[in-house]
Amino acid sequence: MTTPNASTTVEGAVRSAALRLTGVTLRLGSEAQQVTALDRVDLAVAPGEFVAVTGPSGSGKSSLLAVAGGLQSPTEGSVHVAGADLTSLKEGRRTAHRRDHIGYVFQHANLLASLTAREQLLVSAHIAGRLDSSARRRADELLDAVGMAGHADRRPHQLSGGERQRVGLARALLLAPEVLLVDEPTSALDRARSRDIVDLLAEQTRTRRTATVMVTHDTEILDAADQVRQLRDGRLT
Ligand SMILES: Nc1ncnc2c1ncn2[C@@H]1O[C@H](COP(=O)(O)OP(=O)(O)OP(=O)(O)O)[C@@H](O)[C@H]1O
Repeated sequence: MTTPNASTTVEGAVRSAALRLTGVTLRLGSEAQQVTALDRVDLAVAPGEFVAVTGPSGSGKSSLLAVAGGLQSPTEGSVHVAGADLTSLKEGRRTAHRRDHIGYVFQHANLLASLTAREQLLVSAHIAGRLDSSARRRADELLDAVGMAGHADRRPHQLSGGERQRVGLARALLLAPEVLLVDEPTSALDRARSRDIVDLLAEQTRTRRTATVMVTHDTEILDAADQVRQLRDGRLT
């Protein structure tokens, strides 16, 4: 008989999670018109694990990313990222922890219009105070990993939607985040490009051991994830 080690038990999986939400409730709005955007949500994501969260409009997907990313404090519950409880950190430390451990990929890539693909990455390293020769080397490696090495000197208007998403993903990975939060990455893309970006996300999650959470309406890309969770009226099942 084999004895399960810590990482194969539920308890071990929770302990080793890079991102862990426990009993997270988020209430929004005024007292008279309160909305429960998240209702006692539990979620644990291990390094190298790709979780997709789907749900109808208004079910709480953006709220989940905002709370997981420390952009919004929950009304109740805790959010652990890379070993620290974001809910117990003061504003300044929370901002630093977020910057050092969490990467974001936005719905429309949010690239700066005047910068080249390479500069989009370098400016992030600069803002984090980490622009040195190794960051420059890593930027080039990442652009290569997402298939954009040949387009490193192009500006956003010279790139397709899918190419912009690739640059957004490379930028999010530059600071080697433990946790990667991805908001509707395929909403502006056609079928082939959607498949392309989600496969790339899955591959990068595994090779770089990030704990990735992607929220999406797009049911055709869910097969790329290790876990698919449903949000309905703020409840995660
Ligand atoms: N600032 C706010 N004040 C009050 N209610 C809010 C606020 N922001 C969001 N809500 C409500 O909280 C619930 C969850 O919203 P959320 O934006 O997280 O949903 P979503 O699943 O991301 O929706 P969509 O897919 O349309 O972007 C909704 O009922 C929404 O109306």
